[in-house]
Amino acid sequence: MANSAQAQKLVYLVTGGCGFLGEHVVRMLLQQEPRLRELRIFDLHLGPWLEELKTGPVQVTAIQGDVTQAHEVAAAMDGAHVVIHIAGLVDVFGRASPKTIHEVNVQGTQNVIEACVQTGTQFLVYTSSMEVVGPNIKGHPFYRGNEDTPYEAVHKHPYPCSKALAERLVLEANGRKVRGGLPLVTCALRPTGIYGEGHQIMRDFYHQGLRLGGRLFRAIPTSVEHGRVYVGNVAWMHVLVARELEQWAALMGGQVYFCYDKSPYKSYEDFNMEFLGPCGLRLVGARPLLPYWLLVLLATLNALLQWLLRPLLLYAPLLNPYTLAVANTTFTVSTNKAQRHFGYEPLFSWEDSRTRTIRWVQALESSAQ
Ligand SMILES: NC(=O)c1ccc[n+]([C@@H]2O[C@H](COP(=O)([O-])OP(=O)(O)OC[C@H]3O[C@@H](n4cnc5c(N)ncnc54)[C@H](O)[C@@H]3O)[C@@H](O)[C@H]2O)c1
Ligand SMILES: CC(C)CCC[C@@H](C)[C@H]1CC[C@H]2[C@@H]3[C@H](O)C=C4C[C@@H](O)CC[C@]4(C)[C@H]3CC[C@]12C
Repeated sequence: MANSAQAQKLVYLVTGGCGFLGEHVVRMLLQQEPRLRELRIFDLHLGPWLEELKTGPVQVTAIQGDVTQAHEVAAAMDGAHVVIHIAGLVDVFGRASPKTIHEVNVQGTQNVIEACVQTGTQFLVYTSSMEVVGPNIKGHPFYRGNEDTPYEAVHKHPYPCSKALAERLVLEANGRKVRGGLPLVTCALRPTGIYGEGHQIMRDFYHQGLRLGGRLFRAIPTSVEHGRVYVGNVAWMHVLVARELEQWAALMGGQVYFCYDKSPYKSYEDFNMEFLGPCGLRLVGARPLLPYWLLVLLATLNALLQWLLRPLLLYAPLLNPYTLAVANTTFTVSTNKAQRHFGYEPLFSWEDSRTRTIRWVQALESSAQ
């Protein structure tokens, strides 16, 4: 616990605090950061659940705003000690234009950095992504890699390009002088595929399985492993980094950390079945039902249809050449850097993470009836 001198004095700002990860970070901060005086939640779309948080001992301030608007970011940040910058456009399906993805993810991040400098906010935690590293467009496997594993990071897709650029901006900003003359301390967290309560893609797979009579059809070989991490542990890592950044500025400033926990290494589909299976879905096929070349053809066809239909409607299915390549390339992380640098241990065991996620999917089922 904090002593009384440091109790309830800090102001935190969380951008993207109403998204999937953001909501978990907001709730985790309220539970685990006793020094909080005010928590500002900045998002393009504010969630109604914020209202229930406003009755607690911490002042919760909801700010509807856009990270691409520098003046809105600077106004929200004035007087904040720490900013956790989560807001981003997570789009690998072609819903948004490359320009919009760049504006939100890169220009938005630049605006956050400039606002730190302008307002004197000294600590910046950025939610990056494993996609900053890979999988690369050549489909090279990244097997049990860590932050220092050499890997040829070559991107073409707007989302990983934008996350890589934004991460670089954040790391390069470490040490810049903020208002008042103190140095900015920044670091970046790189989650692998996040899962847990609120995960939209899990929800989509669940509903697709229901539509297909309780079945999903295997598309990816079981041998392709995909790194996954529970949202509660990713949130906990953000809270810990934000808490420890001041004390360990020399060690942590300018660093990147993969987000990890004890979730098992499995293929993307087998991993999803850990939750969807107990909710009544079955994954059909011990091996992919369609040959890989046919999946590539279907993915290419989807991309072509998306392009042709764009003037009329938005066609953005889960399968496209990029998502197929990501799902079909091994990318797993094995590291203890966060433990060494700031004492991170997962807050939720694999069993807890699994149970919580299953309960959430089961609740989807009952709410759909
Ligand atoms: N979901 C994953 O598996 C995953 C993995 C690695 C990294 N990440 C990163 O984590 C972050 C959060 O991802 P998520 O899955 O919670 O996504 P999300 O879409 O659920 O949340 C993003 C939030 O940002 C907000 N936002 C978007 N544009 C904004 C803007 N212009 N101004 C202000 N707010 C804006 C959205 O309204 C939303 O609430 C992103 O930066 C993403 O790149 C996600
Ligand atoms: C072949 C298809 C049937 C399967 C399609 C699955 C596909 C939609 C999934 C597979 C892997 C997923 C990505 C991965 O978990 C990691 C990230 C990083 C994060 O920053 C953003 C989301 C993203 C790209 C996931 C998107 C959905 C993917 C591609």
